[in-house]
Amino acid sequence: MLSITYTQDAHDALQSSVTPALVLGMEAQTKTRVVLLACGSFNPITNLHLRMFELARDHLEDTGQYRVVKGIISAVGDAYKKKGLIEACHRLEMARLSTENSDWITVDSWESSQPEWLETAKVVRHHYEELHTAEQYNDDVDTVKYAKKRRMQEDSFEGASEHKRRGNTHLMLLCGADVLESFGIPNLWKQEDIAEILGRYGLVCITRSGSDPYKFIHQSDMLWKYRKNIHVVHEWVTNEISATHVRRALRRGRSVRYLLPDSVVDYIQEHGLYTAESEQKNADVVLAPFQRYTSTSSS
Ligand SMILES: Nc1ncnc2c1ncn2[C@@H]1O[C@H](COP(=O)(O)OP(=O)(O)OP(=O)(O)O)[C@@H](O)[C@H]1O
Ligand SMILES: O=C(O)c1ccc[n+]([C@@H]2O[C@H](COP(=O)([O-])O)[C@@H](O)[C@H]2O)c1
Repeated sequence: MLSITYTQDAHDALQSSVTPALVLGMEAQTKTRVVLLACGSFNPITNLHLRMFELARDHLEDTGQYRVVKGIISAVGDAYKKKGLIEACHRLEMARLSTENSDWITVDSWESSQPEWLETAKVVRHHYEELHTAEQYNDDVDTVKYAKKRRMQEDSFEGASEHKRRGNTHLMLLCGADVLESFGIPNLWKQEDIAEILGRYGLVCITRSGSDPYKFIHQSDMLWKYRKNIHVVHEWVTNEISATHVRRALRRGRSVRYLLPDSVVDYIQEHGLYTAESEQKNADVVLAPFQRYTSTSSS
């Protein structure tokens, strides 16, 4: 009969072969890769918009189940017709400037370059398709800088890249609690879109002071049904920076430094953005999601 003796030598050999890189590679193989997509006006982008990504990544990775590989900022197009919404080209440029130093948060112009306003479900669908096309052709889903860093950790583990080829990356919508609560505003979101976003993709929701996402989920049958796909991230360091507040301060000639990245503050000054006049833009126009209902009912 064959007997195997586990000697001290064998133990030492095993220990020395389990390198930190190997452990990281093995972990990478078992975790679900996630891309976070944040949709909004970003009028202008603030430090809190950027913090949302960091908070969401920490939260998801802390569960031990996910590895967040990329963040995408997608700004609404001009056809959204929100009051005070300045041109998408400026909003995008400010978002680009503010993510220059991030190795994982990117800005995508597809949504804002569409002539019509698009429902968020369509934007999510577009990015999901892009993601899986990239995976099919074995392209890196991660940003170049981030992929390089991660690959250095993973490549020492044979099989990690094979795992990537299997198309395991999930796309989740990232938003603040006000957006989750806006799901309850009559005629704003289509019910089937909410079901698609929550049921097929999933949502990461950052708390904002004055909002109670847990209560909101509890009180809505639709949200309760999909509660397992809603990741609520509690932000303990509450900060009420909002784009509305920033625009108001700018109109009044007040400083907004340290609420926005310096490069964005400089860009606003250089281009003379956010005036009393720009705040009146779309003042008499119905927000695009509501126009959809009025035009349907009149046709
Ligand atoms: N302070 C904040 N805490 C958590 N989430 C935030 C915060 N500010 C913005 N967000 C989230 O960022 C996303 C994009 O925000 P968006 O620019 O559309 O709104 P906003 O900053 O609230 O702007 P506005 O004041 O013009 O309504 C949304 O999901 C919003 O909930
Ligand atoms: O898809 C919808 O029906 C829908 C309805 C209302 C708002 N949204 C999106 O939600 C985001 C909210 O932005 P904001 O600035 O109005 O808070 C923005 O990206 C909109 O396109 C989407």
